[in-house]
Amino acid sequence: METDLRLESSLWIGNRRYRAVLTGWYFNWTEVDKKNRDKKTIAVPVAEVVGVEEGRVEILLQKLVEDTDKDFTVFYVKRSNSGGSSGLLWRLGRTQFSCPSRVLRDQWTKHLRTALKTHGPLRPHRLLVFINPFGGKRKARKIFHSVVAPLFELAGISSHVIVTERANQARDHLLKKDLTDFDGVVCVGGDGMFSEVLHGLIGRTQQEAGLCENDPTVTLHPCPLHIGIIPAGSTDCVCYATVGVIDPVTSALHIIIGDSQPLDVCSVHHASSLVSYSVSLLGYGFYGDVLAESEKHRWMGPLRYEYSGTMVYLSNRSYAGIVQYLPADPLLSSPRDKTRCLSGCSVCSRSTDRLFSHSSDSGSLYSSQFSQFSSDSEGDWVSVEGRFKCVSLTCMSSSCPRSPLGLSPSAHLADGTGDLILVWDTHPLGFLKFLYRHTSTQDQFDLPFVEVHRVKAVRFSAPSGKEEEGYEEIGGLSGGIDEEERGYDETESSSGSQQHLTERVRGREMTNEPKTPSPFLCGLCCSKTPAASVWNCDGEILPFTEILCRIHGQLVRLYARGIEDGAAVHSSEESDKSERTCILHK
Ligand SMILES: CCCCCCCCCCCCC/C=C/[C@@H](O)[C@H](CO)NC(=O)CCCCCCCCCCCCCCC
Ligand SMILES: Nc1ncnc2c1ncn2[C@@H]1O[C@H](COP(=O)(O)OP(=O)(O)OP(=O)(O)O)[C@@H](O)[C@H]1O
Ligand SMILES: [Ca+2]
Repeated sequence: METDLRLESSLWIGNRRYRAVLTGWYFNWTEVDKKNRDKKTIAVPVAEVVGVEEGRVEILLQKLVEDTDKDFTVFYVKRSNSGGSSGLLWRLGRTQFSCPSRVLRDQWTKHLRTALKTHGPLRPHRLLVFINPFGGKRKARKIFHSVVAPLFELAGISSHVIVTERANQARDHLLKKDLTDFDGVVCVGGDGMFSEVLHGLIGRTQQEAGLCENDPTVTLHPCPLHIGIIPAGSTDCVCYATVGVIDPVTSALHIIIGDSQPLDVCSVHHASSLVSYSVSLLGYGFYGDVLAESEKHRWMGPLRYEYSGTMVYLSNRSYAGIVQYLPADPLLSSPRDKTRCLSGCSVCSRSTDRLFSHSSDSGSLYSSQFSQFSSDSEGDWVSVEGRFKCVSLTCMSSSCPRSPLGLSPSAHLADGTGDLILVWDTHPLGFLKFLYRHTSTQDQFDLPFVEVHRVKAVRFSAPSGKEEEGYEEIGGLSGGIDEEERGYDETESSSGSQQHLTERVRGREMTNEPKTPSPFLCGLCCSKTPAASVWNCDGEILPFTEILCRIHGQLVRLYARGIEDGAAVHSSEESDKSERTCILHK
């Protein structure tokens, strides 16, 4: 009987009788009417049971309302519509059961707990938690102690909590301190806090494996510890793009049940050294300038981005650059294929096999593909040159509340590729259209001055002399060049027609010719503007313009499962229209 988890008996919820069944994978209960007919069934996957307690227990507070010896309470994941966000909100469901005897009650709690151990092998027992008290709206500490800690306690997770006192404390801790007892690391904060944890864990893993992070051709070791994100920042892009909602309870429940979502990471190098890692946005031009401007207005909190975005938009800048990229296999997927990477994504699952099936060979498939990167031959690298409003590289969709489908709506979380978005210099209204489309379902890539490529690696440099040149005059809203002036047609801008060793020059063709300033924006725009922008690397400014980036497939794992498709989950029980726990109507 110890190995057989199946248990079936009559149980009561209030004065209604239920037939409760615990099979290997599900715990379900079916209401039985007076004529012994089955009514509706509620089925909870054992993997989504949060905890089992003796007695009648209240949610969160663990306050015993009644300590009867015939009752037990089951806590589990309950889904509800998020009302606007792309994913589903998770809530803590609770059902109190009464048994005819204490013996049966003990049998139920014992079986349920054994089932939890069997079906939750990745559930964390001990977590290292970093709280940034200054992130976002400065509510991280409160969010953790009032919402997350009680859930962890209920699930029997012990946590070692560190409230940070300085930037990079979490990264340094992960690089140096003993981590042996921990199953995972949780950050309570925004993308910047996540980035610290990411850098600490990747660095620590490579140190222990004796690998050199500076070498872009090295196949890095995946991190053994999972990362959990409790969102409490300004953008929370990584949380939104991997869970689908920004909600501390949902994220805490994903951590508790030990969900596991692999994530691609881009390493950024300059002059044979690692500069940084990025998962969400490596952006030059507009996004670099917005970040640089927003740092001056941190006191505004999350609104600093809207303010700085508007100021940078009005300054109408574009930058000269040379972009080279190594395209990914176009047969596997495309950034224009209108698919979305959702929970259980088949493109990502196939990538797992591709990325890791040869990893035991000394020259793995992935390394050998990437060896083109270091070899003398330029292989399949494509090179383009011109003036850009922005150049962005993202390893995932980078959806966030500002842009619910993200920078690249069809990008994948764990396919070993990134999407390179090139926005050529254009008229300010065209660029506004591009930005505005990020806020809706309209295709931001369906514009003649935008192209998107699925890539494995990217190089960027400013044309010689640009970095040192300092400043050039800029124009206001009347600046930019029209399509005729650019001299290329719309079909050329699609990512489909790739040529071998392509070299193209577009945009303002590297001249320094100043644009005409808008008379009504003179005060704002007639100032000098730098000839080079800066790189925004997941919200940090990089100190170099010339960089080399490589995507490392599935380098880290998050306590998440990707965005759940709301439409694919069964609908509700009459009493709770929003409940999404599997309910099977008879
Ligand atoms: C007309 C409405 C246009 C709305 C355009 C929305 C585009 C939003 C795209 C957001 C992509 C976020 C990617 C994630 C990046 C994170 O790793 C990083 C760290 O948290 N966040 C930022 O760098 C923070 C980057 C924040 C960028 C915000 C840009 C806001 C632009 C506002 C432009 C207004 C123009 C108005 C003209 C009158
Ligand atoms: N105690 C601290 N004092 C000052 N800075 C800190 C502290 N702890 C962490 N930081 C730094 O604060 C930066 C921003 O934090 P965080 O990402 O949590 O919030 P945010 O910037 O508001 O949100 P987002 O990154 O989502 O835009 C991080 O880069 C982190 O390195
Ligand atoms: Ca990817």
